[in-house]
Amino acid sequence: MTGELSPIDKAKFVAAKRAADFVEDGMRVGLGTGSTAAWLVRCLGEMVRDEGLKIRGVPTSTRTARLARDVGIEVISLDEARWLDLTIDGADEFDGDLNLIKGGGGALLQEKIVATASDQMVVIADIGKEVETLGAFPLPVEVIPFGWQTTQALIEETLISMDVLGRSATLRMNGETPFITDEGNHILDLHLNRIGNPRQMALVINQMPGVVENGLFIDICDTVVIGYGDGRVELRDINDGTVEHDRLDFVESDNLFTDLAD
Ligand SMILES: O=C(CO)[C@H](O)[C@H](O)COP(=O)(O)O
Repeated sequence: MTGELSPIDKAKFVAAKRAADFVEDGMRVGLGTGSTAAWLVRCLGEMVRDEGLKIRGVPTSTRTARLARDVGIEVISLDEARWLDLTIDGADEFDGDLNLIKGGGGALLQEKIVATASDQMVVIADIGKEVETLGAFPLPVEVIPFGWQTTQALIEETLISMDVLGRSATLRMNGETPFITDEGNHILDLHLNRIGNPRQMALVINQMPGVVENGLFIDICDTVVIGYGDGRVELRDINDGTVEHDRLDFVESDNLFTDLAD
């Protein structure tokens, strides 16, 4: 089964597998959304099953909640947890300051609430997600459905006044109909190419009526665990500036690969 995985999937897997080491008995853990976070949930499920790890997970989407329950993780709501020890999640882009673009999977609102309510946020990503400047990945913005076209026009006008490179905001679709988030909202994807000042951009966007939240995560992520297709892993911590290198063995994880293929 291992041979059928692409190098990117292997990179995502090793990042997730290494990040699972951050999870300790008794922790309340925020569980991210997306394909990399799904690997993490599977790894944690294996640790619950085989090692008796006791954790309570707060999922950031209905998809993740379903997977977490399927693999045997106890799921609680954020209001039950109130505060989390750790959140582990994927990202669409990260820069040298560990600022992020998230929301490619449409779960940015819950992801930001959960990460912000955590003592520590660990991002797991394949090396392809690292960028010098954020913005090549379209920036997701969650907007309420009421008057979304007016909100879109307001965002576009503001981007023009800010003189940013790309200026179009497109409604995310799910086939023929607009994509609907877990909170019943829409997503506008902002095609910016380059976000010179992500902190300012995040503040400006969130001030607009109709906008619920944007996918820029500024000063939220503490550590990034970067996976490579050959099993190498690099850990960077923004707080103490440490960089650590590791390598993971694919063979020991054959069960997980088999599970995913099933
Ligand atoms: O922000 C997210 C979902 O809203 C994901 O973490 C992000 O899109 C990365 O996804 P993947 O791990 O599948 O590449």
